[in-house]
Amino acid sequence: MKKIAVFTSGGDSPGMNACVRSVVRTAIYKGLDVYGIYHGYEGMIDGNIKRLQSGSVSNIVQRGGTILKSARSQEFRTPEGRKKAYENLVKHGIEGIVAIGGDGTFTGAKIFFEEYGIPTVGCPGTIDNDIYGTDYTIGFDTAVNTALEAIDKIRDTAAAHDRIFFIEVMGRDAGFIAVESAIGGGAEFVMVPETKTDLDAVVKSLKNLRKTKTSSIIVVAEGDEEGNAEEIMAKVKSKIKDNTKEFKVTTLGHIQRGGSPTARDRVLASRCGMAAVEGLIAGKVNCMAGIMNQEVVYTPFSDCIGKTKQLIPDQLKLIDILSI
Ligand SMILES: Nc1ncnc2c1ncn2[C@@H]1O[C@H](COP(=O)(O)OP(=O)(O)O)[C@@H](O)[C@H]1O
Ligand SMILES: O=P(O)(O)OC[C@H]1O[C@](O)(COP(=O)(O)O)[C@@H](O)[C@@H]1O
Repeated sequence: MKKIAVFTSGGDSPGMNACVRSVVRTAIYKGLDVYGIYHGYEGMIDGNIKRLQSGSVSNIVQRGGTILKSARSQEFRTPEGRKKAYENLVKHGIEGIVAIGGDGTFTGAKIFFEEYGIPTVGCPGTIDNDIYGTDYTIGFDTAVNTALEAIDKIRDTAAAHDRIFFIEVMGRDAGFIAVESAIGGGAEFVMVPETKTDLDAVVKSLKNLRKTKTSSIIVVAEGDEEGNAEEIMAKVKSKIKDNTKEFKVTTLGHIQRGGSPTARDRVLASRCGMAAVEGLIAGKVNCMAGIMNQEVVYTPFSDCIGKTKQLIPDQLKLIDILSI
């Protein structure tokens, strides 16, 4: 293998740049030519592909977002789009790809490999942490720390005004950000898509808590089956029938996806990037380079996509116990 390419795709996440830097420098160190594909699969289809040098990734290890840009490409979901992408890769002589993204990105890469045989090794780039085959995904730690900083600030107001705050964090299908920010932020409750939210039990506990506490924080993952934080707040408010309390909602939104990556994310991203290039050179295909128990693990895309990463049960119990 002489020429490889790297791209970022799906939602951007803090640490993607550190991963790109690691892929580029590892490839050069190993004697490979390396290309950047801009705007994810969209750039593969449009031929937005440029040679990268070591200097191309200078001064980015600390930066959020992604210098390669990201996109969600509808065209790559079609056979015609993937054909154009293949032709562009052939034009540049690219023999292997590092795809930094989430399960959607890996689904696309798997289909592409089955159709055209260009090997891809993935790196887990999403703040949601919902990828099987790695203990943590690139960007998760930063997102949790950003959410925590916000929760700490909201807590000041909640306490000063004796309010009940519903704080919505990201997580369309997964509650990892919600659970860790609820533990770190000292929340009374967490609501996540993985477990059934019992609003009657929440109302009962809120009434009980009133004996010992004057304010409460409830962290809601955006994908909870009872709705978003605004909807859940309305349901709880109508059940609790307490006009003496003020209920407030804060949606943290995209601030969780930006900012300078934490040390953990930079190290994870750099390790995954190096492992992905080494994997490609060693002949690995259709798999993701992740870190489990401190070791590099290559997990087939079919498992990354098909298997569900479970929340840590202890963590949910912890929120319950520590909220008394
Ligand atoms: N079934 C699929 N077939 C082909 N390409 C896909 C498929 N699913 C996802 N992709 C490609 O991967 C991109 C990223 O997926 P998306 O779900 O948006 O983000 P993530 O990779 O973070 O999960 C999509 O915009 C699309 O181009
Ligand atoms: O910015 P967008 O495209 O609306 O995406 C929002 C979504 O991106 C995420 O941050 C990460 O999603 P992906 O894993 O698909 O990248 C989700 O938590 C959130 O629902």
